[in-house]
Amino acid sequence: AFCLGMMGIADEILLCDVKEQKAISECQDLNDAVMYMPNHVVYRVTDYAGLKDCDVIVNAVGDVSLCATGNRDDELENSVRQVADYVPKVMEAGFDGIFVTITNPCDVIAHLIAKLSGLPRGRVVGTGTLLDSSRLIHAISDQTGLDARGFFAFMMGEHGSAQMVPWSQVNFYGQTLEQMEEDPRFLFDKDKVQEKAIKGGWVTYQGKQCTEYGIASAAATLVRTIFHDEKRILPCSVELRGEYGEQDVFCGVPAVIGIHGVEEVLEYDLPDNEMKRLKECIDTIHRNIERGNRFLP
Ligand SMILES: NC(=O)c1ccc[n+]([C@@H]2O[C@H](COP(=O)([O-])OP(=O)(O)OC[C@H]3O[C@@H](n4cnc5c(N)ncnc54)[C@H](O)[C@@H]3O)[C@@H](O)[C@H]2O)c1
Repeated sequence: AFCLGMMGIADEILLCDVKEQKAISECQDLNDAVMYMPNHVVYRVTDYAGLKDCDVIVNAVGDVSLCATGNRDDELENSVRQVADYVPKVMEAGFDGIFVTITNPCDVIAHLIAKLSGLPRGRVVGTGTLLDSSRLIHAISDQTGLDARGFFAFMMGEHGSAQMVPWSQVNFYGQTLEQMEEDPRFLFDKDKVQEKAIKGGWVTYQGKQCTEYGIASAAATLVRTIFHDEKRILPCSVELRGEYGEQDVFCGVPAVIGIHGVEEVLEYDLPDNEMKRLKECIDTIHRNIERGNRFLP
């Protein structure tokens, strides 16, 4: 909510939390910052029904302390129960916008919201590997000493420990890593860089028991991309319907994002070893969807 205001993305932001006082207190704190935001923003507290006219709902319900174990899947039961409780209420009230969801396990919850809401394909999108991709590009930039904006790179698969880097697609201003291998800055240990991207969240979590700036910036960017109909390609958790030979699953892959939400899913021609790894990630998500179904009322 802070990023949406500070980045000038939204002018009316409604806060809804099962802990009413928390919403009231956050609302006060956010309103105290409006004076210093680029545009006038109205922050208000609402109930579930009050969300019905939103263009976008950013779903962030959960209990982040449950993943203190170092495994986002430990949030599965609670996240499924909370989402299953409130999404029908929002839909009954008449919500007809787009869900952007961050709640972990992200791909499983995006899949669940799509099922529960019955919204058309594309109107539910998870941040998925958007945050992890930022971690990856930062790690590559750190390794090579070159500015992050020169790299094209992204994470694919589960927003979790099974995610992977499709190294065949990574390039530095159009030059593949193979073409750059004469340059010692590009001879880095790929496994280590991938590990940094996967484990970055835990470094943050360790000292503050949550992650905030990265995910908030990623989710707000996703909302801005929708509001401005940017048709920007972002790696995020989208429904696969035949892409990568998969059905009935959400997974982090690059997709075109615009005013209708997910407007196109990009299918990369991956080499066999990367496709195999992606399939393993997707199998993990399928298994977690099955596990999650057990907690549905
Ligand atoms: N996808 C990502 O990259 C990413 C990054 C960071 C955090 N997360 C996830 O986002 C979620 C939120 O993280 P956080 O740090 O804000 O957690 P948090 O525990 O600090 O806050 C969660 C909030 O959700 C509220 N809530 C729970 N159930 C609710 C319900 N049914 N209706 C309304 N509100 C409800 C709680 O009262 C609480 O205020 C967690 O699942 C976390 O793992 C995902």
